Amino acid sequence: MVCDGLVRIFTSEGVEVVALQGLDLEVARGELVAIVGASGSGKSTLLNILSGLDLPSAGSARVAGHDLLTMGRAERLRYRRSTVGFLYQQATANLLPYLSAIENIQLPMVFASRGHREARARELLEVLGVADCADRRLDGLSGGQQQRVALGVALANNPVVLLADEPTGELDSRSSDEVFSAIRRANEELGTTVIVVTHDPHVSEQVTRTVAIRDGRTASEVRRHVTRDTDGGELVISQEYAVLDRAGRLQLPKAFVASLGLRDRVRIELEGDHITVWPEAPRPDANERGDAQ
Ligand SMILES: Nc1ncnc2c1ncn2[C@@H]1O[C@H](COP(=O)(O)OP(=O)(O)OP(=O)(O)O)[C@@H](O)[C@H]1O
Repeated sequence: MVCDGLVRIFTSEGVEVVALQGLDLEVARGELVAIVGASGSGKSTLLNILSGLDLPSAGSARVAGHDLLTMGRAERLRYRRSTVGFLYQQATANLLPYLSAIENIQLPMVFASRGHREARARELLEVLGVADCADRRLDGLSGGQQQRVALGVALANNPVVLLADEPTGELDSRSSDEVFSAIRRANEELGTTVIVVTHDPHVSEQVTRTVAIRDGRTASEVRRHVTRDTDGGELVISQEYAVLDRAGRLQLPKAFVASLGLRDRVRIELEGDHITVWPEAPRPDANERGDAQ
């Protein structure tokens, strides 16, 4: 999945709102990525575009071989039915209350004319840890179980990409863990690429890559990997990266800017294998003070 210079401008009552202003994002097949960002930073706008519901004003977006800007109606319908799955904050958005869990999961397969529906639905319920809920309707399920069945609905047609918008936003921490574990299993066992928008630190701390969006652009990324410490214990290494766009623009993390009181213009210098950044008026002792790099 590649987004390049994605722009989305909304016009409401004559006022233009730039929700995305040149957003670049690449997600490899099989990756699980969390997207974080303040309210209004453009996360839902991005997911709506990726789900094929909304069209960007400029830029390009390709998902699993589909060009989201140029695809016609028939391709868009196929894309929305089979290439992407969507999980909402409210499980009920994916579920019909008068159908059982297993019937709900079979429904998207009916629309896509797929065979072996019951076997596939049972397999999904198993992977998502809710096999015992197969014959229960919505009102017989807990919030976490409802969301896992909703995940089964999103995965029914074996999408390449799962898009999840705050999937644990309405759940207590135990249910939130269960739902996120089910999302991880879908990623690991079914190979589904997952893009999950979240405010939940429980979720963003468990993924190997978290992308932060600020003012409609990807601003920074945190990558995590697990290694062993000298006693053989597990050690999570987390490293923050700023995103460099194709024009060479870099957004410094807010905390770095505030900590050094950077504004308007900074002094930069190439130092062999790294670049140093100083506040505009260099202090005589700047070199000894742990400058931002
Ligand atoms: N249909 C619309 N018409 C006008 N403005 C819109 C529309 N949709 C989004 N916006 C504006 O675009 C900006 C980005 O909104 P978006 O919903 O993508 O942010 P978000 O990061 O998902 O926020 P939240 O975390 O609150 O859901 C906001 O300023 C919002 O007001």
